[in-house]
Amino acid sequence: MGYKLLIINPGSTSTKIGIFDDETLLFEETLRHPTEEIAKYNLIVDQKDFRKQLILDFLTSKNFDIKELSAVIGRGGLLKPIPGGTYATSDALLEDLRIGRQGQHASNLGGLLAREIADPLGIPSFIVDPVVVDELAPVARYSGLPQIPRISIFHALNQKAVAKRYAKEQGVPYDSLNLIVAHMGGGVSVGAHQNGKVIDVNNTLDGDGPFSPERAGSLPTGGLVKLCFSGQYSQAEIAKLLNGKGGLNAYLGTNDMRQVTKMAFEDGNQEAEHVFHAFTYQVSKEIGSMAAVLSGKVDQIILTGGIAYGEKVVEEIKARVGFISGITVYAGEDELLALAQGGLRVLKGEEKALEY
Ligand SMILES: Nc1ncnc2c1ncn2[C@@H]1O[C@H](COP(=O)(O)OP(=O)(O)O)[C@@H](O)[C@H]1O
Ligand SMILES: CCCC(=O)OP(=O)(O)O
Repeated sequence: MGYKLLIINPGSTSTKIGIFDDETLLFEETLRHPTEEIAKYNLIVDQKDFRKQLILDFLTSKNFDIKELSAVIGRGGLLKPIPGGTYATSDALLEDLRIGRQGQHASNLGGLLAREIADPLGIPSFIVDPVVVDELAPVARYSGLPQIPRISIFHALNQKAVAKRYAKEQGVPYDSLNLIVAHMGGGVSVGAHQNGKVIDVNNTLDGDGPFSPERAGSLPTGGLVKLCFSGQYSQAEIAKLLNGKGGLNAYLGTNDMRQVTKMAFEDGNQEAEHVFHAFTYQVSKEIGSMAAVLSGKVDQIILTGGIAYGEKVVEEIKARVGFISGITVYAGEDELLALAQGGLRVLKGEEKALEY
């Protein structure tokens, strides 16, 4: 009999959960949280108890007895910068998730929920490849202002998972390849993977890289400073403009790329068409810059995340960056499986759990 695992992946508007028997998914569910529910809470950590209850109620409704579990694994959040891998949910790690050591994002809840459910059952809990995985080359940390070094916050879990999947499909080790991975979801991250390390990536949460459905991405700094001191916005309002109300939301009032595609190419909305092209232009430009990071030695470009389901998005990006290398599309994400695999590597003794 294999290990029974509860996997928890909290997102800003949903909590995705899965029950695995080793690598076999027994069932999964996306528990959606309406904006009114989420808006009641000031801090991300305040959402922990209601999300926990929803998870437990759902498992009960499936007649799943949590006493069958061998471990609980959650997505890791805004901890201090750390190398990739599977981490035990130590007290120090939980405290940093609780306070949001590098900020507030729903992924902070993954480790907290995992430990709270696992502890009373006397089983271990882990997080895997949190969003703060930091493998940046020293040269990538320079921004141009010593007070503001560049930092690594991105879709580490899915980026690593699809890069390893590509390597496996080629029958070669991940650390023998140079890959560029573009994750296009609520946020967009483009990472340069050199021999198994993400040596450069745009900070997906904090004003760096292409705009995304909800985020503004890199902005002209002069204009941003003027906006901040215009007296029109509080600090919190500016933060919300950049992360939440930015990107597609700001231009078109929707964070749904399917909707934007329809507006642009079926409804004849010219602004939507321009914004659509600007999106694929910016993602392509970021991919091009990562090709320079890898000195042009790129084995493959991988497009992933929900937006990679969009055929027209993929077509436009391919047209711009196809000269660099071959392009593989793994649309969507398989973060639940990636979390399960990270936990299993430790439970089966193939890796040791890292200490935070
Ligand atoms: N078929 C599709 N074509 C274009 N965009 C899509 C398609 N399916 C989903 N998307 C877009 O993917 C985005 C969400 O991506 P996802 O990876 O699920 O995000 P999250 O970061 O919230 O997990 C949304 O903008 C959604 O409209
Ligand atoms: C916090 C970095 C990862 C990220 O942006 O996730 P979402 O796209 O799911 O918000």
